[in-house]
Amino acid sequence: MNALPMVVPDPGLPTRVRIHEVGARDGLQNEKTAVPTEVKAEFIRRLRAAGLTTIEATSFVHPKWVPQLADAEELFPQVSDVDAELPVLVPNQRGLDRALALGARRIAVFASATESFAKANLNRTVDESLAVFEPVVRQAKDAGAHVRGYVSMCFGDPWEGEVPLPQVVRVCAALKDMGCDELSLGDTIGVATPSQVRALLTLLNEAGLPTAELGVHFHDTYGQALANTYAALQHGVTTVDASAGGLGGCPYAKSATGNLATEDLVWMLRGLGIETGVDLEALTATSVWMAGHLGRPSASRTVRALGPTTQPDKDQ
Ligand SMILES: CC(C)(COP(=O)([O-])OP(=O)([O-])OC[C@H]1O[C@@H](n2cnc3c(N)ncnc32)[C@H](O)[C@@H]1OP(=O)([O-])[O-])[C@@H](O)C(=O)NCCC(=O)NCCSC(=O)C[C@@](C)(O)CC(=O)[O-]
Repeated sequence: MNALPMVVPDPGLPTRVRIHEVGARDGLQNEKTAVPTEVKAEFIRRLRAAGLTTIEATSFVHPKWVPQLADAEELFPQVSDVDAELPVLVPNQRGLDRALALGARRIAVFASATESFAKANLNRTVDESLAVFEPVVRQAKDAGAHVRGYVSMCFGDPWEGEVPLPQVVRVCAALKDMGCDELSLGDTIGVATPSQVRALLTLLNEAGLPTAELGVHFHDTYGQALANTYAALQHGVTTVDASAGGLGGCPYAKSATGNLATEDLVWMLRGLGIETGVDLEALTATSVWMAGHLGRPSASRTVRALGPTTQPDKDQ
């Protein structure tokens, strides 16, 4: 076990960050092999035991579109006793009905800043998908649910290249106007750099979206996820999405690689003296355990540094 980072608080940064853990959803939706439902449930329990309190559980999407999460109906009841917020993704009315029927109380709709990804991911134009979300968000709110609105491709898009920031602001404002409680700004293919992050956050504030309602969701394709997170923290963001072990990607965006690894995030935040409530050793052990089930080592640098050097096996 390596030495822990020296804690040197930065007075310009928040004192606490809420980690929105996406490993069980964003992480596992992209795995080639289907992970058994019981393993997913155990993964969620271990994440909670490691101190995570917001753990995205699954998606109520069309099972043919994301077969890896086709067991949502089986999984959700197995984890609904876990003492954590358990958001689930819903793409439309059918998804919301399925989620509410099982007692889900945190819903996430997912929009795109670009037409190409809206079509690839939701089979709709941007405006058509927003029209689908409007009654979904209203009904979820009427049912007492908390609603998150994801916006994908906030910085770059594999088909359209660099994304004009006003285009992102328009979609964010539409989701906010519908009643979303928080937004998550997705760098789906991991191309953003810190100055772009700062520019988008500033534009969103100018458009009337407060930083307190904005979360960030970085993929680490070009190794920028931590730098981008740091820029967001400097802007006052306190909700950061991350995926245990750096699992992840999007099946409908081929150049999307893994998410920012939760362990790498916790290592940086711990060194900055920022509270997360996460036990890094327990989380690392969880990712090593999951890597054993997936049959390959974790992508997280921190897991590799702190975890066993040999390939994990399933009995760990
Ligand atoms: C939205 C659809 C369904 C449109 O897909 P579609 O084919 O246009 O669906 P439709 O509305 O035409 O309906 C066709 C059939 O599907 C059924 N159906 C319709 N909806 C559902 C549902 N919810 N659950 C179960 N069944 C459903 C519906 O009932 C109907 O059945 P039929 O009448 O023919 O028997 C499809 O495109 C879809 O499921 N897309 C999901 C894609 C996805 O999950 N992508 C990954 C998540 S996004 C992401 O990872 C990015 C993020 C969030 O992490 C942030 C970032 O990094 O940027």
